[in-house]
Amino acid sequence: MNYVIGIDFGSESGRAVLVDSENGDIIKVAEMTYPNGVLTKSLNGKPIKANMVLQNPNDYVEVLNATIKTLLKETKVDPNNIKGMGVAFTSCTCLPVDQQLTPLCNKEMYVDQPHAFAKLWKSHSAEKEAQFITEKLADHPYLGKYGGVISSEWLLPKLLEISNDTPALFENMDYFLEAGDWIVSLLTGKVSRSTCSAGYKGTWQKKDGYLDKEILHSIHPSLADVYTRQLKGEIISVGCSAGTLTPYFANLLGLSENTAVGASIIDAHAAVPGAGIYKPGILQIVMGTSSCHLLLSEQEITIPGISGVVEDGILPGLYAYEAGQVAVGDIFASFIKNQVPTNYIQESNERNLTVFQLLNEKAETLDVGETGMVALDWHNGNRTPYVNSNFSSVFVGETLQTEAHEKYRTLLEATAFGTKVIVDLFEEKNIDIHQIVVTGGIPKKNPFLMQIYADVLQKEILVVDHHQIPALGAAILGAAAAHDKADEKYSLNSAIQKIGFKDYIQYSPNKKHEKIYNKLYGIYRNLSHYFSSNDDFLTLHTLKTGREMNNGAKFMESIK
Ligand SMILES: Nc1ncnc2c1ncn2[C@@H]1O[C@H](COP(=O)(O)OP(=O)(O)O)[C@@H](O)[C@H]1O
Ligand SMILES: O=C(CO)[C@@H](O)[C@@H](O)COP(=O)(O)O
Repeated sequence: MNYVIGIDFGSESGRAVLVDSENGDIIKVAEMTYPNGVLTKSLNGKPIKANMVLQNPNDYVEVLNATIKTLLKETKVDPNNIKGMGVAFTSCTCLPVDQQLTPLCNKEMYVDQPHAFAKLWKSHSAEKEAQFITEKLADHPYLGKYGGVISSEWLLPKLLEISNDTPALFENMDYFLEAGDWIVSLLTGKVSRSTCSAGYKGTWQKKDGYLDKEILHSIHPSLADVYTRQLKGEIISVGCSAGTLTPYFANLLGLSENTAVGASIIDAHAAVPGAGIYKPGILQIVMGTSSCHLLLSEQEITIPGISGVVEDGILPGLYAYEAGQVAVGDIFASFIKNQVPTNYIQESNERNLTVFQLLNEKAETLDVGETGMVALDWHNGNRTPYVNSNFSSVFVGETLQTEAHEKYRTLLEATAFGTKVIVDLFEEKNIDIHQIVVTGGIPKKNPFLMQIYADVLQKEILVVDHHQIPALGAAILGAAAAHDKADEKYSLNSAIQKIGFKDYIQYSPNKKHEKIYNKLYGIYRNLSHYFSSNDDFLTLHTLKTGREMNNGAKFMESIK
């Protein structure tokens, strides 16, 4: 029997899966929380910059080592039968390293220097740099490929921030790497970057490569040579082999030196192969605290507010789009925490139900439209299409008789309408979406919500009934890497069909609800148009938070 390993590095923990490469059975899962956790306030007792989120990169190697050892110990499989491994990582999580790939934070002189550590994807301390780069790229064709905004989460702003804050460290690093690429480079002993991480987070495009030297120089002279210095490294397509294990790592992990290592992939994107998707036209939604939407297509078009469109970004030979809703589960959690009255909490306790279960039970008794309400799902701003973190929510239709479960249902519907906006953006540009596959923490927990999505979108929804889909996606890349070049006929597509998850729970659209949901969606769109262009409304949020309108918003205003 042959096996592959997939490792999924999340924000707080990492997990490895051992998978039968013949049929995709997940034989064993091993998980571990990062020992040093997520550092948001201080490093070694000293405060760090506002909005900076750090991690100790040694934790990633510890998790890699411990989880793989657990897989081997508990299954007793012959390491020689483990043919490949793949790495999925949250992104853009990145770190500076030296020539030997040692993180700079391991050097005596940098143990207290925050910029020498890994910055987690949600580190937003490079906002000033991101806004500056977005302004500089205002007329550049790449900006449209990234929805009009370069995010503070991405590689260039994070690198420019280091150049601005600690020029000596900027000069001292040999590489600035995505953590997923770092792990793959360590494992194989050669520096590589994947088309996925470089494409979505490093402003790399297959046809024209990186941003050119002149534009980089105009952003900051220190950046002019970054792609031959700090950001150098061979770009390898997702689905290809980055090499085999070095003797050191084979020995450390207890694996064979012949184990192939696939090019890395971003965790959300790994859910596409993990969920068995290899064809265009199937929208994958990873639904949790927020939603990430991924779609394969043969065409490249410009869509406002998308996080990126990248050729070979998820599968070789296809364009892959990423779009997003900044809050989904977060909206429900905040409603339950702040707005559900005590009699609901009491009832849920007495009946041994979660508050979600009680609210669902009550909300399900209502007919479509019976709440008499529509809301905007903008509690944490809007990503696609407006890219504006200053937007906030609106409820219309509330009366003296409105009850909590009616508001809850209205919020569930609002998130479905937010997804419909994204689906419509693609369909209006003739990008086909014939099916929707949902993964992530929410879908299995809330069948009622899934039926609302099917009815609002009037499309079949397939829910993937497993927790480890990104890790399974990574394992698929390991399987494809093991066959890369060895067997011309074995493609990533074959690996997905063989190993990708196949057990779906299906939700079919109820035609009866189409008309009334279209009516409610029309109201949602009208509210969106009105409130996205109403300065007084935006002022409310800026008054409350003291924040200025962000650059993304200014960009979208300028192209209206
Ligand atoms: N039954 C439920 N219905 C809808 N949302 C839920 C339910 N239970 C938990 N959630 C939401 O799921 C979110 C967490 O999703 P999960 O995928 O586990 O996390 P993450 O997005 O951090 O990976 C929380 O925002 C929570 O409010
Ligand atoms: O930014 C992306 C995808 O582009 C993700 O890696 C990021 O949202 C992290 O998600 P998780 O916290 O790993 O669920």
